[in-house]
Amino acid sequence: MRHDRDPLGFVVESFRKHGDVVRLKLGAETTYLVSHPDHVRYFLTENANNYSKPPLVNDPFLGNGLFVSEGTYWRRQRRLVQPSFHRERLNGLLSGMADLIDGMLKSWEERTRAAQPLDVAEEMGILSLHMTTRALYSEVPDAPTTAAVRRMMHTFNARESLLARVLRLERLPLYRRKWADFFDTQRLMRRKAKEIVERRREGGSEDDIMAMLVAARDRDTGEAMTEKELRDEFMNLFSGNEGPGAALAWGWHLLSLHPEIADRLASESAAVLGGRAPTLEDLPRLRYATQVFEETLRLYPTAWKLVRIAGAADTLGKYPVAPGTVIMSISYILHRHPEFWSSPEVFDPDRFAPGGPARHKFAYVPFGGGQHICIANNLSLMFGALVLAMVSQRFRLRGIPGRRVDIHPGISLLPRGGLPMTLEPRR
Ligand code: HEM
Repeated sequence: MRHDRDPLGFVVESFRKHGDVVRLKLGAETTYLVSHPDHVRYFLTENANNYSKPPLVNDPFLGNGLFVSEGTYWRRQRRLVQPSFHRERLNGLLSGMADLIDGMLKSWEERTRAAQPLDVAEEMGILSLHMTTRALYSEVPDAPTTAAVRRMMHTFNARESLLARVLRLERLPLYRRKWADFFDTQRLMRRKAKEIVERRREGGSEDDIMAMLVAARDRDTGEAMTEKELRDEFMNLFSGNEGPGAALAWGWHLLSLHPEIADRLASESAAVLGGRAPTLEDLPRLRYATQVFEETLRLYPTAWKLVRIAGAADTLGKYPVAPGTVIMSISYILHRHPEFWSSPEVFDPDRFAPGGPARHKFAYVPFGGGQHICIANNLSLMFGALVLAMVSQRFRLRGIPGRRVDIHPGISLLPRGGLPMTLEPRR
């Protein structure tokens, strides 16, 4: 099954051969692969209520939170959680983020002395995990927990294979140990959610997302979230931890292929930061770093597909949609669509410069669009720019000569087998 072996290659080829709307039969399901931004706008915004996310409600790990819910429940939860991600709130997270990045850079300095390549994808994954937990509940997991969560994320990503899912390979002895570890870590994180919810409900001085969620009240009913709702939202937000790290890994890969862009980024950091840690005032001046991150998310949108299920019968453009049809839009294709991007394969952060070329809003959807747009989009953009700026002040990252970097399209789009790179201090 080509789709199973190489899901990204399969959809890219289907688009190339058949164009903007392709009808696929994947197992028993009819799936429309949709690659025209007008169609994407239609199912994400114009008739969004007819297109719901695939059912995952009450997944043992996620419970019923923002990622998986729909309808009235989702709407209420989104209203309650949204204020924790307002811009003023994010500003308060900046110095914590800068501390974490600085800690990583110090450890890199020691490790570069050993001149060993570093798995930069893993480093970014860990940093991104720590940024997320710190924003969520003001803590950074210890080393064994960090390692367990990273193993869990790797297992999660490997599971995306349709065949593995259909055969439920996790039941086989060979896989059992890996999956036992996976479920242990899920339970560990759910215990953490319980502990944090209980502590925040008792009160305290923490000023994190969980403290805000405990204090949030529904504007219509005045009700607070129940303990279960709080635990579920904790798990849903926690599960977003990989996104920024995966994008940053691709950023370093692209920069290693384009030293002139890496140098321009380093010059901006030197001019704006001059070797010190960033402050809030610096953020708008790290414009090029933001552009590099945005352009990276164009070429490698880590959340690479948007999937919806049609409720009632409908038409999408001129195509009839039966109830239950799966609508799948691949951001990787949209972001490289030759009708909507000039030289789409070229890494060019100036596309995102102020006053840069106009574009179709739904030809660029790294954070999705419409009502379900990523709640952490601004937080991720801020973090991405800070990491790029702070790291490039201190290091140049180089790929390993002759080593190919392939894409692993799991839950996130990741460099297959990690991303070993060497670090060279910048003088
Ligand atoms: C570069 C980093 C990230 C990318 C590219 C990304 C991408 C996305 C995308 C594409 C969606 C929409 C999915 C859909 O419509 O089917 C989404 C939703 C979501 N993301 Fe992110 N995300 C990132 C970081 C994060 C982080 C760090 C968190 C948590 C702190 C997070 C939490 C969420 C949640 C809760 C939703 C569901 C929103 C809703 O349906 O109301 N994301 N994300």
